[in-house]
Amino acid sequence: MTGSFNLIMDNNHVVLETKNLNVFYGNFLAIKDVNFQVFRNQITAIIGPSGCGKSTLLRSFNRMNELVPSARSEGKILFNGEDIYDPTIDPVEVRRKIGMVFQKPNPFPKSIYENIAWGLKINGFRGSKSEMDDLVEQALRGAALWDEVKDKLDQSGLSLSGGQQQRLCIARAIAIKPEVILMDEPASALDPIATLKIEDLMRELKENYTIVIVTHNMQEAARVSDYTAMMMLTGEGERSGTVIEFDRTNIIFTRPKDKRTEDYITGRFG
Ligand SMILES: Nc1ncnc2c1ncn2[C@@H]1O[C@H](COP(=O)(O)OP(=O)(O)OP(=O)(O)O)[C@@H](O)[C@H]1O
Repeated sequence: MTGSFNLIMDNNHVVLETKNLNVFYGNFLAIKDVNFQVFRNQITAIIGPSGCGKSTLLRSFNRMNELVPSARSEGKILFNGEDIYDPTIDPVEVRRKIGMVFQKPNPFPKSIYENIAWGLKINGFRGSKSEMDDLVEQALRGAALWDEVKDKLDQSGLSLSGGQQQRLCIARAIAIKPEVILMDEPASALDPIATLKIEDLMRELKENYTIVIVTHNMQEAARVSDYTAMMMLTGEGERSGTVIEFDRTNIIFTRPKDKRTEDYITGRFG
């Protein structure tokens, strides 16, 4: 069964919603008939075994997938009720409102300051140097990095530790004030302490942003997310993935409805 979830949801505002979403790479149907929702100011985790399409789904939310030449999608993705694949919608604008943080921290080979300022400039910032200084500080504070870097803003972003680099990438993402931040395994390259810092930061960020995170780490999904979408291949011998269950995280982790979800989170499955 593929999923359509009539969640009687908590009066939360739906920010993103997929309707019968299929994504292909060439002729290969990577994700099939995905229906689920992302709620405002909540953290939604996407979990599931390797290759079931978690990153494909995540990258669909801000049209990053179409940068892959063979990728094509069917169905709808609504962002605040508007179809992001409508021909009148500018993908650059979608990516401004729905930012992304990747698995491996990828600061630009520029100063810490410029890592933030650059995104603001290409997004049309025309203010003074002191206004820019304020925005850079705000973004670094927002990513819980300011105190660690305020005395070395002109040093290269690449001189920071892995965890700091990832927070710099989060600062870069929030500087342009997106509504949603997509995170593809943001802590998987980090040690446990840096991971906990990123998780604390996510809890702070959800006051102002909506977060969707792909993670392989069940404990992380359980600790940090409010909702969880469980993805799986659709069946025996099938290579297409779909969301098989979507619910509040505490329900997914304590009383999932689908046996496959239970098997996966208890480690009985891949
Ligand atoms: N650029 C691409 N071209 C062709 N096939 C792709 C491409 N990217 C992903 N796929 C295929 O689509 C399917 C889903 O991949 P995806 O990376 O979305 O899964 P995932 O659940 O995020 O995996 P993992 O947990 O291993 O990162 C896989 O079968 C993968 O081989």
